[in-house]
Amino acid sequence: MATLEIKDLHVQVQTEDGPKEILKGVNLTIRDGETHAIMGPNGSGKSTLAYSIAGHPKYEVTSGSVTLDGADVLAMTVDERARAGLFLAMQYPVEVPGVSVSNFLRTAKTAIDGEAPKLRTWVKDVNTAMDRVKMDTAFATRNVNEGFSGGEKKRHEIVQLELLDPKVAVLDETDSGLDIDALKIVSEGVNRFKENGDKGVLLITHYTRILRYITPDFVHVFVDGRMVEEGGPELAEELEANGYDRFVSAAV
Ligand SMILES: Nc1ncnc2c1ncn2[C@@H]1O[C@H](COP(=O)(O)OP(=O)(O)OP(=O)(O)O)[C@@H](O)[C@H]1O
Repeated sequence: MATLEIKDLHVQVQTEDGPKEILKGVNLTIRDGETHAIMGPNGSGKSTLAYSIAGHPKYEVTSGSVTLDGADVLAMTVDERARAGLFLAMQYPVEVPGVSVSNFLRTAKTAIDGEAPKLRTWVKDVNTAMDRVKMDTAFATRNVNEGFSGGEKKRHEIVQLELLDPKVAVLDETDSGLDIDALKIVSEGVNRFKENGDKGVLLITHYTRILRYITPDFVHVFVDGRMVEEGGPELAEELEANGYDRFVSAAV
């Protein structure tokens, strides 16, 4: 069971001209089994929300709260957030030179579980997870994301999701740059994660395409640092047809 609750979250970043507020009072509750999609114009603060939940030091929370099953997420270090069950698939997964995929996954799993996974089952689990997203197992010996294509990076995120098995997954534009087959493969990975009905998913996306494979329970429109509308999957179709105009003009 997992409930992620975000209340009146305000976040700023430091710029050359001083602090700039990006999140201006975000409210969102994700209960177990729920998938929430966030859609919004470029620069509205969607990735900032994802990074703030994950604890990126660049984003300074000035007020509001984030709790996971009642525990204060904002008081936790990045590691503690991961151990508590939060997972972030980044819009731009970073390269980690000198660290192989296999070492990275094992280290992450060990850190999250508090003990090293049993070697024999672990190798099998990694191979199965890679196989499911049609990633050649040769990737296990390559350095994390180094020279990976955009789509390979996103598949690798899904491998991590499957192996680390968090309570709540925040997926920031996991669909961007995916070809048609890869989009299906990645969506199937997310749906497998959701399968038992006890996981929360926050899906940040620009396109309704992925929402045809991963059905959201709620769609939120995000404009200028806050949620301005909430609806069901039909809201995504409306956005696709009409764009953000009516929300943007209402927000200014
Ligand atoms: N260090 C910084 N200095 C100035 N502005 C910043 C800084 N970091 C973030 N921003 C601004 O914060 C805003 C929100 O950025 P964010 O990446 O969260 O938007 P987004 O909704 O995810 O956009 P996209 O859909 O294009 O990915 C942008 O206008 C961005 O330029």
